[in-house]
Amino acid sequence: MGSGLWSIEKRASLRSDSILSEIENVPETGPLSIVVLGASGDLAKKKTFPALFHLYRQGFLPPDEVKIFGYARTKISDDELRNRIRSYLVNDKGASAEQVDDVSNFLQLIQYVSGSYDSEDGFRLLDKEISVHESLKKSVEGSSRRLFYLALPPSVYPSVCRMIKTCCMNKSDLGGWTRIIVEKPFGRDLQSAEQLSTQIGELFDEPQIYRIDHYLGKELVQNMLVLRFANRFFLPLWNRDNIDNVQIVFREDFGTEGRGGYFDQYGIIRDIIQNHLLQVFCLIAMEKPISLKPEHIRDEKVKVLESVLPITYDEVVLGQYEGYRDDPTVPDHSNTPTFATVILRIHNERWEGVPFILKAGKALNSRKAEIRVQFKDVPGDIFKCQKQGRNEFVIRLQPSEAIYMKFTVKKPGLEMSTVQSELDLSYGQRYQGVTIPEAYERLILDTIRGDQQHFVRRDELKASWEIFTPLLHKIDAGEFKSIPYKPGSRGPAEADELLERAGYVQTHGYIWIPPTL
Ligand SMILES: NC(=O)C1=CN([C@@H]2O[C@H](COP(=O)(O)OP(=O)(O)OC[C@H]3O[C@@H](n4cnc5c(N)ncnc54)[C@H](OP(=O)(O)O)[C@@H]3O)[C@@H](O)[C@H]2O)C=CC1
Ligand SMILES: O=C1O[C@H](COP(=O)(O)O)[C@@H](O)[C@H](O)[C@H]1O
Repeated sequence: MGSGLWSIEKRASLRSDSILSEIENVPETGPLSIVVLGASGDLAKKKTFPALFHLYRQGFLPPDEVKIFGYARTKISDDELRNRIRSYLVNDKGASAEQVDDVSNFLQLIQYVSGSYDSEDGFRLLDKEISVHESLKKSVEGSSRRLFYLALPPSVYPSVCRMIKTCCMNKSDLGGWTRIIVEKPFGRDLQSAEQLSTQIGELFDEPQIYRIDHYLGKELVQNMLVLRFANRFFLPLWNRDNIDNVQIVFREDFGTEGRGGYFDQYGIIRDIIQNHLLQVFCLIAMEKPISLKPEHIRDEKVKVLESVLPITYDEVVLGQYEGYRDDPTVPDHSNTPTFATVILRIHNERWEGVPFILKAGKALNSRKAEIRVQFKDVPGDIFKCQKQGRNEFVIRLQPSEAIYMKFTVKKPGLEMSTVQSELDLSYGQRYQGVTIPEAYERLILDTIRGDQQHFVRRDELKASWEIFTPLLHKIDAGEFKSIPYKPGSRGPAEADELLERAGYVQTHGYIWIPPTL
């Protein structure tokens, strides 16, 4: 293998061999049933089944142990479900013969069961089919593992969880397990999230519940703790003495695209900021955990969330792109924000006075998610560096994962002048040949392994809703207006003004030249 060239290894077992894992991962064998509830839906076909396929291809879902069940109300056959999924697994045109074979073999693992979400008949049938699979695999009693993925609207979570608990639990106490993965949005505000947590908590213990936030499965989000706590560089700099402001930005260059009906009930804060960006925020701002044990990490996340001050309304800008209401499923007078900039401030020794600017928008001029840490000016500047711009440490989550530092150097040549340059770790160049796993792929594997590090704990969820609920209620009551912006723009100009007021200094004249491969 040449330098910098890695390859994906096939794994024969589900054991985690990560050096970072502090969980005792005892290799498990025996039948594994993965049930995708809402199998007829958008998430299932676009994300869940493709993630399962990638795990299968890498040897994580051995066919002699695994069966995948799709469950939904729609009356379709096994083959109809398989045909719906097929084109999302590989690109038909570019697929090799091996990939085509893999797709066919994978699809044969899938069985569809139709039933409702609130009556026992369908779930009893599902349980029967799972039991057939388990007995075919000649399992010893109790070794069976049952994973339920709720790719469903949250309105049906309570009844579905009740049905699983009543009809479909792993039948023995001799080992094995039953786990459920629940998707966001987990509630609409503090009260509804707590109510949902209580309903599900009455049925399942916290170690059985995996609240998925797919941003926690992204490569560079998973890298955050390593960057911060395994590098001496950052330890002394990561505080209010050196850092001026932090931006966590999510931009999409398309609108709500057929999901307007769903989106209008939630808006960009509930869709992106309260969950995805806030999880990233935790990893940037939290203190060092005692160890990498999931509970130690999650304890620190809760602490920093609880240190966030109430949001000040003059540090919020909301926007809605023109044309959003043309979607027939969106009410004509909707005020739902499709863009928001919200500043969070942390009341603790490390971060007092440092604005954390969370920004998310749909139908903007680019698709990007990044973290931008901007450092303070150099005191007593003798080079006039401040004209060049400040040091920045940027982590680009997508597209094209990269970590780079913008800093000032002498401009090459005879003159003594300065210029902004960069230390650039572009993954496409540094890790050629590496396929970065999809977020859902990692997180489903974590669930099978029983590792909750990258999942949201109940108290974490509560603390996150506590931060945003007063603002959300104000928006819901029509007391906070969304400013219109042009699709394909940067969003409302007021958001850039807020950024400037918060202390962000834009670098002028710096041009990044992509590394050539
Ligand atoms: N789509 C995406 O990109 C993302 C989705 N999510 C979350 O994942 C979950 C599923 O999303 P998605 O697949 O887009 O949702 P869908 O609207 O596609 O719903 C999934 C399935 O649920 C059933 N369903 C839909 N509406 C209802 C209802 N009102 N009552 C009962 N059953 C219903 C339908 O199956 P049937 O009628 O056959 O039973 C449908 O195929 C949601 O919680 C969503 O917020 C999270 C991140 C991204
Ligand atoms: O959860 C969601 O995320 C997607 C964006 O995910 P990404 O991995 O492509 O960044 C967003 O489009 C969707 O509105 C939201 O529900």
